[in-house]
Amino acid sequence: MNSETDSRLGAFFTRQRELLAKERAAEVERSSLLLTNCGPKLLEQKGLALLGLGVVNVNIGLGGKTLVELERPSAYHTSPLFPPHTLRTGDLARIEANVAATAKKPASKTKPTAEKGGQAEGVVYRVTDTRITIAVDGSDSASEDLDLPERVRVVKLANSVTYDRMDKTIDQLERIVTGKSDEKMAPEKLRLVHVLLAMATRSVDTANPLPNLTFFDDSLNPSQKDAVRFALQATEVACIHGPPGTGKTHTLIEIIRQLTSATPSNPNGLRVLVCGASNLSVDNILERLLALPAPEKGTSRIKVTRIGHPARVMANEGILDATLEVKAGRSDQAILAKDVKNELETALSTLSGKGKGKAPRGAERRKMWDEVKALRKEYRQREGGVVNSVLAESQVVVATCHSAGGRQLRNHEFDVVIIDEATQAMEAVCWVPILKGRKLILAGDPMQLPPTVLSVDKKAKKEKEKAKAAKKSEPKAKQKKLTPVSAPAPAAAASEPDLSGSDDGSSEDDEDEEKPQPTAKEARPVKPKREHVPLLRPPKTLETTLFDRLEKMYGKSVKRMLQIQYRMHETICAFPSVTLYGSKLASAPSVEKHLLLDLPETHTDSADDEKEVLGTPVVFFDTAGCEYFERLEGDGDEGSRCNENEATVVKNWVDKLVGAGVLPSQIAVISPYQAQVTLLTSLIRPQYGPDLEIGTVDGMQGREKEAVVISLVRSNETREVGFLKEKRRLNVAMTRAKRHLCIVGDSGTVAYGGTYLKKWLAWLEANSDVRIKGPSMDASFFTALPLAASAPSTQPPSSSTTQTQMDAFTTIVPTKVESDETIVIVSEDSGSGSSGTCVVCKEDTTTALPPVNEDSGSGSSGTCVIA
Ligand SMILES: Nc1ncnc2c1ncn2[C@@H]1O[C@H](COP(=O)(O)OP(=O)(O)OP(=O)(O)O)[C@@H](O)[C@H]1O
Repeated sequence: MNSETDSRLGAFFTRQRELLAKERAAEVERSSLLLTNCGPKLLEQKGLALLGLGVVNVNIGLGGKTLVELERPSAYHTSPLFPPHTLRTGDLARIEANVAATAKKPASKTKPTAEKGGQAEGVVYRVTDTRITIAVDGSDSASEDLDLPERVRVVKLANSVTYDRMDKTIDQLERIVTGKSDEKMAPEKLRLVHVLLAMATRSVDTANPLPNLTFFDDSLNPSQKDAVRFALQATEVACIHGPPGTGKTHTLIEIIRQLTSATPSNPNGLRVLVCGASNLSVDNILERLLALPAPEKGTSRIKVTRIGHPARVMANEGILDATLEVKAGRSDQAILAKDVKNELETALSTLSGKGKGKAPRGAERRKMWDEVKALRKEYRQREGGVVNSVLAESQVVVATCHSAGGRQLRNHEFDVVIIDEATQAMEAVCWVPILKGRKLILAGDPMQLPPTVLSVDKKAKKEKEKAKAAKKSEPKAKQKKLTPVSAPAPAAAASEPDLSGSDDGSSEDDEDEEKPQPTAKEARPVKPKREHVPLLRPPKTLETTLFDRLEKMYGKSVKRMLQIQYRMHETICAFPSVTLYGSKLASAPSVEKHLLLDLPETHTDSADDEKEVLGTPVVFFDTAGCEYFERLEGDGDEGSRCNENEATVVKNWVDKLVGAGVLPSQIAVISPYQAQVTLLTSLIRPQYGPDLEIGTVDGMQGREKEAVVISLVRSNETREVGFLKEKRRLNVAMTRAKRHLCIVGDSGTVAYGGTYLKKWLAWLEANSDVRIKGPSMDASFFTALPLAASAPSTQPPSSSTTQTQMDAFTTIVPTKVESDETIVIVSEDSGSGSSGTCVVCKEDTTTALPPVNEDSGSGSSGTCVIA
């Protein structure tokens, strides 16, 4: 290793550690702030606690863990259903007495001790709508004595276990690359590490394009087949870029089938570790693997084992049979351990007061705990052998990146590691499984949300924004001077791959959207092609994923993009395709024209409804001028925002959709703001129940629905849009809908939120059915009136997203009309009232306006206040 490589590696590891430490501190701070400052009721409202629970069962799980099952007893609750909460499998949680605490009661920061009793810490093991199971590690003496009171609550805690594992992995990685590791690594494993850290270049593997590859699933489209070939022939690493609905999972399943099938040189096929950022992502793959058709004679089903507990057992009971726990329980050797397990469970039930008779106290209790300890040790020993033999037989092991670092996989190695949703996982956690493999396949979409990072350096961000603004305002000549035409590029930059022609845009947010293209004169002279040397750069934030880093390091050659999407109507797909996927995202013929009216359940009473409700792929309810102002929930800038009036519009549209036969289960309502989600839930859930999903944009990533209604929330006089402007969040929001996308928002605020939002609104104005409303109108409806048409121009809107449209958007409000004046917008179209041109006439605010008749067939009119 030369000294430059040394120092780059050093800087990389130091930065990773710094960022992880900051993130850990931010998570602990947030969690202890909440726990200290919020009463239990508020914690429950924030989704961080479940109150008034009772223990229904105590069992023994894998690793001798005590599984405490909790429910809402009917004595305290009218419904057994939990309220909305954020407790998920793998989260750290505390079970504590459900005493009526005062709001500011400080929470204990230290671990509960056996002496304290009444509480225990553990990991959320399983959650359903009515039951939560916490796995308490019996080896942790602090959580050992389950002397729980009758009424308890579960509180989510800061998860330090994840950070411990990431820190350890970074340490291990550093030892490996600096030759200080005791572990003897196979050369291919070491090579993979070197390639990922730019200590060696990727092997050129395009020489063998696998022309004769026979696909298990021949219905794969050409870009999927290309990605499969690409991943199979890569020697060290391959990235698969899957924009929304493009069959990323479909493609990964084919890759897994190819990898695990027998070849003359490998009669057992390869061993694959399939990981994902979340339990949901890995369960999705597991479910698809289990659903594969029975293989042909002479071949057997892929042997798959899931480590950890699936997040969605309800959807597919078969998933449970694939878990290590169930498999280990069924094996012959497991029978030996079963007696010990039964004995353990009986003792624990007695101790927790769930068994026969009263729970023992004092010396008797201590004696019984000693017995439990001994039994647990014996159980673990017997079980260890069973687990190893189940895993050794498995061709595919499925786990989250984090759980791949657990005790069960300690001595297991794999030929290939696949990480799905790699663009949602921090780089450090990806290294947990990577260190177990010889080859890596990453799948994800850098244009969707990155991993959630709490510790975003606000100061640095502000400085960056300032610098950008200053740069923008600099005279052009000065900017040119900084990058002289004839100056030789610095060595590092010269060796970087050219990403300017990237097929998918930049993964940076927003402001760098519209980079001016250099003119022919300004363009740099063509450089002679040099051999590309990848450089390792320390990440700026934890949002920089391994996928992003590899793309920057190796350019387009490290990835293949899937190009046909099977989800969205072509109108819904158009904007993201053009702006984020280099216009390469095409719609499959099966979905390009599909609309709600094609669903068998839908029906309408009138032709107008058919067109306006079921026959429109994109609707935009523009509340500009309505003074539907947002409200800040909580303290200071950190609070979440909601918008009551906007929520009413959303509810009205949902009513309209359901009235037209769309099933609640086919609809999702999403908003970037948690406070709005809570508000919408209180408004919509009582009528439609949990089938109609209401959630944050972040929570909907990876999901799809026939109809999606987005509430943008932001509406204020200062035109602030906050994190709404992040284009990856917007991309996720606008790509969840299959047949119908409805946006409710205030263009008067939102259109000023950065380039990407501006473009989107201009696009909506030109391509969607825009509905606007005036204060004198019935709040349940907006007039169907294209906003573009409200401009004095009589030109029909064009379909491309251009500056002209943005200009048209800004002329929607005629500049001569003064603030607070009322105008009447009258559609001159004699048809449905939704597609004609219109005139704008200034009117006296005191003049009474005739009621609006939407079904008059003579067009529609309404009033609006100019903000
Ligand atoms: N080649 C294909 N032919 C027909 N349908 C396909 C094909 N590939 C994928 N699909 C369909 O497209 C839909 C999306 O596929 P899949 O869930 O694999 O996509 P994804 O990229 O993993 O989705 P997400 O955007 O949620 O990550 C599924 O209904 C799948 O059946």
